[in-house]
Amino acid sequence: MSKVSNIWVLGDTLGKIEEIMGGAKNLGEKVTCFVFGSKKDEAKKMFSFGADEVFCSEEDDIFENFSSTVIANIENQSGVILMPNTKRCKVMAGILGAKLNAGVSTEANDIKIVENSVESMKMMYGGLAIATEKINSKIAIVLVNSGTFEQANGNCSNDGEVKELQLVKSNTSIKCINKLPKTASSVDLGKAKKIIAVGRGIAKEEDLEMIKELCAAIGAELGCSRPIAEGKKWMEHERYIGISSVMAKPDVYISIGISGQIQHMVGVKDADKIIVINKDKNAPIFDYADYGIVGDLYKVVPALINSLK
Ligand SMILES: Cc1cc2nc3c(=O)[nH]c(=O)nc-3n(C[C@H](O)[C@H](O)[C@H](O)COP(=O)(O)OP(=O)(O)OC[C@H]3O[C@@H](n4cnc5c(N)ncnc54)[C@H](O)[C@@H]3O)c2cc1C
Repeated sequence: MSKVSNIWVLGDTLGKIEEIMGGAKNLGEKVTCFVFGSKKDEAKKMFSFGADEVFCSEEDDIFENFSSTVIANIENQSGVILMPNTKRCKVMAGILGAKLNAGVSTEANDIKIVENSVESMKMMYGGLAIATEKINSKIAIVLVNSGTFEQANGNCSNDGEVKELQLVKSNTSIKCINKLPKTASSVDLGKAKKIIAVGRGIAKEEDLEMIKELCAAIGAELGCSRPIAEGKKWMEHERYIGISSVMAKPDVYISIGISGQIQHMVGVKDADKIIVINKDKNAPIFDYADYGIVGDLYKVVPALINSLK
């Protein structure tokens, strides 16, 4: 695959930038990282994730308010801006796209450089088809879904000094007046090795306790299907798996009371082993299963917990 001369990596959290770094090196000759709102010594570890150059501003501001600073550092060059596919990054992408006359592609699950153009692949029709978007502008902006790249291992021998960013004030009317810690769990299912996910087969919220017990017994993170998070609101958004939320790559994925609709299953298509518990032997999820138990979860799960004790 050919490479572009410049890859610029930025994001609204350091963890997400690290993930993007896993793919950045394969796409560009020179990888430059922009870190905002973190300490310089935290930003420095981006060298070990493969950055050739790292810029940092410790200023605590809304992510997209750094847009003019980014523009001042990259305009008149050519290359690709990679960002995680988060809400704040989408706002940033809109501003940068308009001001730099750059093509923007969101929700990418794969990126290729083909004859100096950027090709960004994304799922459409709820995961039934893959669309390829080609960006020909001098600067291309691609927002990458979580789980698209293997996380960089942090063993790169690159080193250097983190450069202080000269801030350029953005002409924005939005100011951050207060920040509160997030009350929801900060789980990152995209990085979990073992996931147990539940669906509408669970009848009551309190029954999640038994699933949590099973998670604790095997050291798995708890996940769910969309109706559990968005409909019933029994779990946070970060815990639902599928095309509209988390794309996971666990070693083991155990699905309990989930039917296996394509929008959910694309989120675990890269799982090494899929284990299914469902009372309906015709549930589509069995088509994806490496191992399956046809049975009532209210009998199977307690039996599993007992046998693990
Ligand atoms: C544009 C779009 C995007 C979407 N994005 C997502 C997404 O990202 N993620 C996602 O998850 N969904 C997504 N959906 C929704 C998706 O299509 C399904 O509706 C959803 O995944 C179904 O959730 P479920 O399997 O939990 O529920 P159901 O389809 O209702 O399945 C419940 C399953 O539980 C089994 N069951 C019931 N009782 C028991 C029991 N006692 N023991 C064992 N098994 C039992 C049933 O046999 C059934 O198979 C999206 C839909 C659209 C249209």
